[in-house]
Amino acid sequence: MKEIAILGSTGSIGRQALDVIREFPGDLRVAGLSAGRNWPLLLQQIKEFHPRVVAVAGEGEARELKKHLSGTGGPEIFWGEDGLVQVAASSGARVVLTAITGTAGLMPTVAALRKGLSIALANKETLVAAGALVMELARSTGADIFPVDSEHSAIWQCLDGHRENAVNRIMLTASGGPFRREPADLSAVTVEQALAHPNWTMGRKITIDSATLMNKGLEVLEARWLFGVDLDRIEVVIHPQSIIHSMVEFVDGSVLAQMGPPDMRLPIQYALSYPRRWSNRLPRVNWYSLKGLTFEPPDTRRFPCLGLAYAAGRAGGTMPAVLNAANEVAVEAFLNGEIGFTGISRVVEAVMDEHRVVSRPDLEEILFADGWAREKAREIIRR
Ligand SMILES: NC(=O)C1=CN([C@@H]2O[C@H](COP(=O)(O)OP(=O)(O)OC[C@H]3O[C@@H](n4cnc5c(N)ncnc54)[C@H](OP(=O)(O)O)[C@@H]3O)[C@@H](O)[C@H]2O)C=CC1
Ligand SMILES: CC(=O)[C@@H](O)[C@H](O)COP(=O)(O)O
Ligand SMILES: [Mn+2]
Repeated sequence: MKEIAILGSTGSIGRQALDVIREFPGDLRVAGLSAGRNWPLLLQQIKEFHPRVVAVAGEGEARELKKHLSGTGGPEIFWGEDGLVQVAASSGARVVLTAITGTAGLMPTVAALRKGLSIALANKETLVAAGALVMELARSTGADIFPVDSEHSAIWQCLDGHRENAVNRIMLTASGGPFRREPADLSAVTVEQALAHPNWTMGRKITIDSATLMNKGLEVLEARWLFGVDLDRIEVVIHPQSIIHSMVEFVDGSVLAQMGPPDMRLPIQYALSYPRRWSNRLPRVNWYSLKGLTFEPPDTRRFPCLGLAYAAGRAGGTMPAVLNAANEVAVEAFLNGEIGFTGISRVVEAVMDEHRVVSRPDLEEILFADGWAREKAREIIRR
C-alpha cells in the first residue's frame, strides 16, 4: 500500500488525484491532505479518506474544521506554512503530491525532500524558483521527483530507458491557449475570455498562464531542471489539439511522442503507480474522430511571456524566482480587474529589468528575491 499526502487537495489537481486514489483502494491510501480556504470541501475529503494529518491556510479555517470534527477521532489539524510542512513531512506518506499553486509549494517540498520522501510534482513554480537547489537536495537525500505536469510526464515516459546524452532536443507542446490567433488586439480581452481554455479545465492561475504562454515558459524552466537539458535544446511547439503531450528527438533523428486524451488523471496516476502501469477506465483517444494533429511555431511577439521565461532562465540565479513571483502578482491583479491582459507581461518585464541577479542563491536568497519581486510588482501595478 502506497501512502500519499496531497498538498492542495481541494484544487483541480488535488481533486483529480483523489479520483485516482478512489479507483485503486488496494494500492493507494491517503495519509495527509491540505487545503487553502475551502475547509468545507476538505471536511468532506477527511470523512471519505481518513487522513492522519491535515492543514488549512488560516487559523479560522482550522477552528472550523476542529468544531466539525470534535469527538470523531479525526486527524491532527494544522494551519499556515507550518501546517503544510507537517502534511508534507510528518503524515507517514511515502509520496507527496504537490498540487498547491505558486511558490507556497516550495517550503513543504523542501521539507519532504529533506526526509527523502518522493515528490509527485505538479507545482512547477517550485522548480522555476529554486530548481538548482531542489534538484541538488533530492540528489543528496536520494528522493525521487516524479513529474505530474502533462508535458513533463510525457517527456519522462519518452526518456524511459534512454541515455541522457542521446537526447538532441525536447519538443514541449503547447495548446496556444484561447488567444492563439484571435483577437488581433489582446489589450481588451476579458478575464472570462482568458479563463476559457480550449482543452483543459484547470485552476484560475495556470489557466491565465496558458493564455499568456507564461505556462509554457515556466514549463521550459521546469523541464530544464527535471531532465538536465540545456535551454537551447528545449523548443516550444504549438499543437492546438493537446493530444501529443510532448516529444523527444534523439541524436539519430528518431522522435518519440507520448499521446493521450487531455486528461490529467493519466499523468497523476502514472506518477503514483510508477514504475508500474495500472489498467484503468479513463477515456481513450478516438483516432477516427481526430480532425488531424497540427503544429506551428509560437508567436513570441504576441506572447512576450515565453521570451521572458527563456531570458530569466538564461540570466539564471534569482531571476527565474523573480519572473515567477512577479507573474503570480500580475495574474492576480488581472483576475481582480486591476490591470489588462497585456499588462501581465509588462509588469513581469519591468520587475525583471530592475532586478540585480544573485548567482547561486541559497534558499534564503531565493525567498528574499521572491518577496522583493512581489513588492516591486505591486508598486508597478499601483503606478
Ligand atoms: N490543473 C491542472 O490541470 C494542472 C496544474 N498544474 C500545476 O498544479 C498546481 C495546482 O494547480 P491547480 O490544481 O490547477 O490549482 P487550483 O487553484 O485548482 O488549486 C490550488 C490548491 O492549492 C491550495 N492553495 C492555493 N494557495 C494556497 C496557499 N497559499 N496555502 C495553502 N493552500 C493553497 C488551494 O486551496 P483552496 O482552494 O482550498 O483555497 C487548492 O487546494 C499549480 O502549480 C499548477 O501550475 C500542472 C499541470 C496541470
Ligand atoms: C494540463 C497541463 O499540463 C497544463 O500545463 C497544460 O499544458 C496547459 O495547456 P497549455 O499547453 O495551453 O499551456
Ligand atoms: Mn502542463
